[in-house]
Amino acid sequence: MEFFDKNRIGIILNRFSEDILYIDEILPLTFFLLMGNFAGIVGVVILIATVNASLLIPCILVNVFMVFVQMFYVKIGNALKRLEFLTRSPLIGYITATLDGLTTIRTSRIQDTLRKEFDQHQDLHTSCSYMYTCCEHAYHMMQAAEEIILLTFAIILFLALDDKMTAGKVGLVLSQIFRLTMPEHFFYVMITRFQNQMITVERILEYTKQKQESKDGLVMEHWPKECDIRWKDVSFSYKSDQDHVLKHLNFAIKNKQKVAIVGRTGSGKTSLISTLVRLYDFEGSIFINNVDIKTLPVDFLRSKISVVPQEPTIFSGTLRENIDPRRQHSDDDIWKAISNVNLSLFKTLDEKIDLNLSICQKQLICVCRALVQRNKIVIFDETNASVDSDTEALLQKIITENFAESTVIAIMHKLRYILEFDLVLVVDKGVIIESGDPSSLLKKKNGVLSNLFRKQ
Ligand SMILES: Nc1ncnc2c1ncn2[C@@H]1O[C@H](COP(=O)(O)OP(=O)(O)OP(=O)(O)O)[C@@H](O)[C@H]1O
Repeated sequence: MEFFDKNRIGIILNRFSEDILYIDEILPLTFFLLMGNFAGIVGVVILIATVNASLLIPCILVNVFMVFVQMFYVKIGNALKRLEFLTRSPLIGYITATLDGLTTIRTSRIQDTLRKEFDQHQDLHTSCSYMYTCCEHAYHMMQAAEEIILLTFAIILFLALDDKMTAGKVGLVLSQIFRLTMPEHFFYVMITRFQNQMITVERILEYTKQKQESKDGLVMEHWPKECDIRWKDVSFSYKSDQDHVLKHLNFAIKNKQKVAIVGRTGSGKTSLISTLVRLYDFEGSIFINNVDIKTLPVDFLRSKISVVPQEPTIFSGTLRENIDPRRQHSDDDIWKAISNVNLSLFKTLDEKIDLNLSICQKQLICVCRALVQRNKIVIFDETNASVDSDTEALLQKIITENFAESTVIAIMHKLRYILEFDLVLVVDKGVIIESGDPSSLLKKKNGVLSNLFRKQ
């Protein structure tokens, strides 16, 4: 989960779409062009060398020199281009903000101040842009110098040293020198492009080196027999520099108890549940049926706990794939679960699910998922938050009747059915500030739960 907290979905999608596109299609093409231009340079140099081998020396020297020039040009050119982009954004932002606030500027009579500030932004951008153009021209001058040096050398060689040279061969060498700079230029352009595009490979490789969840631990057969859960001095924060969102929690839930967790938004209810399924590392210990859950493999632990999440997730696929994605249950069990939640929408299990189902219907499919799993620990994370009152009543009936044999933890904001629970935990700022059976908590005069209940 830390990975998803740190990497926004846009960035992840970008890696799996654009970066993969670069690796699959654009990078091979760049490599192909790079090699093509390289072959072009080698071809021209060999052709020149067949006329007079001593021309190889200036060709190689000049090319080595140009490699160094190119190295500087790429670094400086890229940095200047980046600066140009960077200084352009404030300029455009300034224009937009000025246009938006024209009336305020005029009534405050600060046109001159703004003009000066705009000029500063403009000057900065223009100087970067000018520096980039200068850099480009300097590079083109170097290319021209390369041609001139080679031509001078060839002409001196032919005029002063080689009397037997025919006009045709001289013409061939001179024309080929002119043809040398073009593939050279593209070769360097392609090298730069190739280097830039290789960053996509680096970024994808980064994803292969992510910190992995440890899957080590002991798988225990027939575990858990009884589902009593105990939090022992549990503290937790999402980031190392953040205050603890759960603080030294110590409490226990008995086997088959129906527990409601109540509290203001941001009080730490979901975080408390995420410790139970080990979505994050936490301090302290949690025991289920006297086994420290940190000693179990996470997959095994999670397979023993059903979670009906706050936001129902439906996959594009059939009804069967949605309720029983691992194909572990019989058709009868699935139909039984569907009839328990009164979903009369579907005729066969192989019917494709319409992703535009209402939130209520999606929520009921998620409940079906939990029903067929028949786990001994079931968590409802604000499942009743966005459902109508009939569905809310149905969900409550499912908790008390269908999950009678399971330990149920339900996070809830709506307190209409609070009396149906055996235990209520009121959480605030990561600590449990009130706990007990709902009827006695509701009787308390200035109790937190009774106040919340009265307000609702
Ligand atoms: N992924 C996260 N990264 C950093 N902080 C988080 C993250 N998720 C929650 N928090 C913070 O942890 C605290 C507890 O959040 P949590 O979601 O557990 O509260 P909650 O009681 O379940 O709230 P809600 O009722 O709105 O779902 C809040 O201050 C929240 O801002």
